[in-house]
Amino acid sequence: MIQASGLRKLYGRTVALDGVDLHVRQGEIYGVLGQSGAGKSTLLRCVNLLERPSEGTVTVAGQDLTALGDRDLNKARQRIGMIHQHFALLSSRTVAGNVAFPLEVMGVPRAERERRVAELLDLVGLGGRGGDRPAQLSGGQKQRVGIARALAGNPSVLLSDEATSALDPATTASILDLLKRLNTELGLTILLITHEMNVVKAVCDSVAIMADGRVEESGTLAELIRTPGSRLTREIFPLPAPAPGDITLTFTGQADEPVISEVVRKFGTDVSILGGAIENLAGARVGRLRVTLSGDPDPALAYLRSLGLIVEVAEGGSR
Ligand SMILES: Nc1ncnc2c1ncn2[C@@H]1O[C@H](COP(=O)(O)OP(=O)(O)OP(=O)(O)O)[C@@H](O)[C@H]1O
Repeated sequence: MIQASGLRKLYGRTVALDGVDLHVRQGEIYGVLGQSGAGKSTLLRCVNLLERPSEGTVTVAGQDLTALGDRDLNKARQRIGMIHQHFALLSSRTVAGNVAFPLEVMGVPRAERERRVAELLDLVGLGGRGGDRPAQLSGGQKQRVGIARALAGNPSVLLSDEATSALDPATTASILDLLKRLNTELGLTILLITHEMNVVKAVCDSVAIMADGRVEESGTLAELIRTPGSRLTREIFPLPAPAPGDITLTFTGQADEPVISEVVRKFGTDVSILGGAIENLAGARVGRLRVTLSGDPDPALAYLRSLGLIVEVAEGGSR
């Protein structure tokens, strides 16, 4: 649905994007994670060409945006919604007036506009609040207005620029639930940028981790979790550096099963647990455990691998 290839963006001597490729599939929630200055906002603004990349191409829904003139670009942008960290609402307009704004720009007749605004406010859980001013709303409600406005043009893609960064944890969770619902019910493809791993863990199907204008790693969460040594896995499950021979087990489908006690029973080995955690990722339970096994661990490790666990043995120990 979104394909960015070889994106570079220079601001004077600053290289904000240094050859970024991004592939977002239709219907997924794709997170771009990175620290301040990594180039996330620049990437997002290049995707709808609010910034023109210095090099590279951006295709959205099969249309090469980098090849379009201003008029066609404005039309293509109506199918790309965007929400912002600080909501970007017009304080002089009512809630309904804010949601109606893009419809006015598109020339939608008044009666249809009013019908559509009411429908959009219902969709985001703000039915009946159309007459309020933004100042009368909480942060979470303001973001709901931002989302309703972004959906006015029936976009196939929603871009989210740190949409939950200004919100408290409970409100963040409710906005992420709403985005997930819109993704499922409307088939909306969502590209979101964030510096919070919790956002990625809660809703993303795929992720790109950015640093210094580059994508360090990308893929579905399931793929990256199963990739030994991935940065995503290390950041979600921080464990101290292993000693030679320490074993790290990553459970994907098996987090609820008693595999450790099974290993103890079957192989008569003692298991010492050095650290670990279980997380819910994209709806599945994933666990990571650092252990040592007594005696020759190889038969037990082969058994764990046969169950589908990812087994990593630190250098210097048995394989
Ligand atoms: N309009 C601009 N003019 C000059 N330099 C810019 C501009 N926008 C971004 N930069 C620079 O490009 C680099 C990437 O910035 P960008 O805002 O994309 O990062 P970010 O990951 O979104 O960080 P943050 O979360 O702090 O916004 C930074 O070095 C930044 O100073």
